Amino acid sequence: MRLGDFETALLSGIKAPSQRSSSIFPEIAQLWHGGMIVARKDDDMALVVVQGLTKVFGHRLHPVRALNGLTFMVEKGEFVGIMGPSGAGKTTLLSIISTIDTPTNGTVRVADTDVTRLRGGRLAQFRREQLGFVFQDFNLLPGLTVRENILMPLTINARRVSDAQERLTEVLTVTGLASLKDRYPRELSVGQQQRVAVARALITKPALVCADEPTGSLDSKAATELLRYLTDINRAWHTTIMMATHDAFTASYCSRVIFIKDGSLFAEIRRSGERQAFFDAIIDMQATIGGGGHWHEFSHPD
Ligand SMILES: Nc1ncnc2c1ncn2[C@@H]1O[C@H](COP(=O)(O)OP(=O)(O)OP(=O)(O)O)[C@@H](O)[C@H]1O
Repeated sequence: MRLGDFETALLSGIKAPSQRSSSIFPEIAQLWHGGMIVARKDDDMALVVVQGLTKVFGHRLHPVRALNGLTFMVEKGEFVGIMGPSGAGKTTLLSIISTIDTPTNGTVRVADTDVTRLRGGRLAQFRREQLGFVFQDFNLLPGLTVRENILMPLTINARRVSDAQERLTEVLTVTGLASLKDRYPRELSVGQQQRVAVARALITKPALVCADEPTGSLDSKAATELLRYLTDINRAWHTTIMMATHDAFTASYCSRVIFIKDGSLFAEIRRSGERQAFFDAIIDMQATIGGGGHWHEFSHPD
């Protein structure tokens, strides 16, 4: 389903008949066509459904509305960039989707589970099994080797590491780290360290990988390399990736970019052809959205 269709249905205030199923996907997948509500068949493609998401920080006298009724969806296998000026709400959005924070209002469904309602053991289990995280600072454990860092989520999961040998080999290969698996983080370049963080995020076969400024600490060569690995992973494994970034060059590797401003959806651009044309469209949108020069400098795609 296209985001435009999805929004049209929601903005026109159409409420689908209440569903017995716990899934809200069928409800969202109703569209108004010539006075009739028509069920869409492609709702099983939705992996992330964000609906009316609002986050207000701070005291009642001085509230900061970081997210303001944000609504969109991400399909399985998409590589989606989240862009917007500084303070637009990108990190807040990814924090709520990845269950690190909770919303003031609204819902987020990931893999048919309302993550905003999960608590305790079920939340911890969902986080471990369905989500992978990559941050700007790689958060590797310095006393563990590359191999041990990558296997860490399985250790926490109390799963037998021997069962994961095949998966370990796969993630080491797809991130280009096979020959470095016995090194310690201090013996790696920053680009290689970030790839270890990606491999660690992938080891549990998560439904969704959330990356917040993953190229933020990398030079342009290491950033390009990381983005190529992420693109390969997305294509080969159909891993759904949501990536917040300031950088048009980084975003040009995505299949779609969602722009937010002041916590609300501003626009989206879908890549349909060459990356250069997509990059140019992203730059144009950055100029349109403004933001008082808070965008980072960006480099030209190769
Ligand atoms: N814990 C918090 N308490 C109060 N305000 C917060 C908190 N976290 C974020 N904010 C505010 O919410 C708004 C959105 O912040 P957020 O970090 O999500 O934006 P962002 O788009 O990721 O920004 P940047 O690109 O600069 O990282 C900002 O105005 C920010 O100051």
